[in-house]
Amino acid sequence: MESSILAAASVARASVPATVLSPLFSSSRPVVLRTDVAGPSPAARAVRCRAAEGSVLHRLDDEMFNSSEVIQWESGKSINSIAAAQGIRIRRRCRPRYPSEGVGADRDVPRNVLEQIIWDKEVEVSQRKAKAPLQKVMESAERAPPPRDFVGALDAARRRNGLPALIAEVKKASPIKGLLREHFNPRFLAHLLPLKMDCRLTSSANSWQVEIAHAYEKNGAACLSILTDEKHFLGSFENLETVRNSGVNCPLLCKEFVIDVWQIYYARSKGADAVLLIAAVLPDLDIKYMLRVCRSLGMTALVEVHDEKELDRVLKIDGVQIIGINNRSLGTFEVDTANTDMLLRKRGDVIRKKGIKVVSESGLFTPDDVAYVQNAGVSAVLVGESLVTQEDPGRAIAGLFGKELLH
Ligand SMILES: O=P(O)(O)OC[C@@H](O)[C@@H](O)c1c[nH]c2ccccc12
Repeated sequence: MESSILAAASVARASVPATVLSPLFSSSRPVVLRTDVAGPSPAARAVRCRAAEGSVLHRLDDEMFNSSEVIQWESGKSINSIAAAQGIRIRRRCRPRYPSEGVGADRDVPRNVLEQIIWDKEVEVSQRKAKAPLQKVMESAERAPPPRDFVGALDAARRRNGLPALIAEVKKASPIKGLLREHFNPRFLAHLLPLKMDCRLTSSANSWQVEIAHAYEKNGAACLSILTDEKHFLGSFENLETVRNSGVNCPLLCKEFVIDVWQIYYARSKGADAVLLIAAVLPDLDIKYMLRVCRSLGMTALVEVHDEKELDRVLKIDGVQIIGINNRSLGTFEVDTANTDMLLRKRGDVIRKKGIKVVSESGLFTPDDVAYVQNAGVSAVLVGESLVTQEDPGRAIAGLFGKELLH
């Protein structure tokens, strides 16, 4: 009961014995209380969440759990076996309550890069939470300027250009490719509007990232993606905040490995309008809960899948507005743009019927690549490397699409 949400949750009917179901992965998850009163069906008597005034739960409704998920919890299955039952191969290592606990030295070695990233993220988040408790972060999220309409910006850009909308990524490095760009080249300052230069140049560590953000916007990007993972991608929440405060108008996607709702509130408090939720990492129930949190904050959730199994899981979840098909496996880091085409051939009908928009993510370099995923049926593309590695990342946009984009 470490988190303030848990502390805030109260027993629905104090007079009956209740089983408190512990959260799956996220320690900021609601307590789910199940009364032991006999009823006609498990679903009917299943789950009641009650939240004290002012808690996160108070703002979410309480119908998010279905009985089979509750039964899984109750059966005492470990968090990793629940995830494995959904086809998730990424294991959670530990959930240190205090930073000083660290992680168990006797655990297995990570299976792949993504698992290593998630294990590191668990430690990072617990340390950050110790410094900035959820309640505080929620309060500062409330004070943040209102979120911008991420999906609306994508739709408008697509209509304007007759091409998939661009989510342009500010990406300094990746675990496999290493450093993608060290410095900003001041020569392209000349192309930029002389807006808020003071703000854009004060922080030397991330000023080039702010310049690139402005160049992307000026050259027709609909939205921007800002990597915030420090250890493996050399991003930061500071960058996100600096870009937000620098006069950029595009909605911002916080590109983070979200494992805990704390990160969503934190992203909002730094000015994010959207967050990434990775199906390879998050069990269904976490995705549902996080979607609710995003909705309560007015944010968009871009739910990322890489394979058919993940896509099928996500298509069963209500309320998903936008799915990212990652052409790169976060396990092996291999890229194949045919992944977007393959998954849309298989599930395009269901996706269209549900009115879900699709973003093709990663490995897009040429107008042919863009045309290929456009023909496959995507509404938007998410591009980092092929832009950020060019001398003038803003101008590189016209090269990527084969024409200048309107903005
Ligand atoms: O640099 P690329 O190949 O254009 O890819 C961008 C983006 O799709 C990629 O950075 C990405 C997609 N999903 C992620 C999840 C975490 C970190 C990074 C990513």
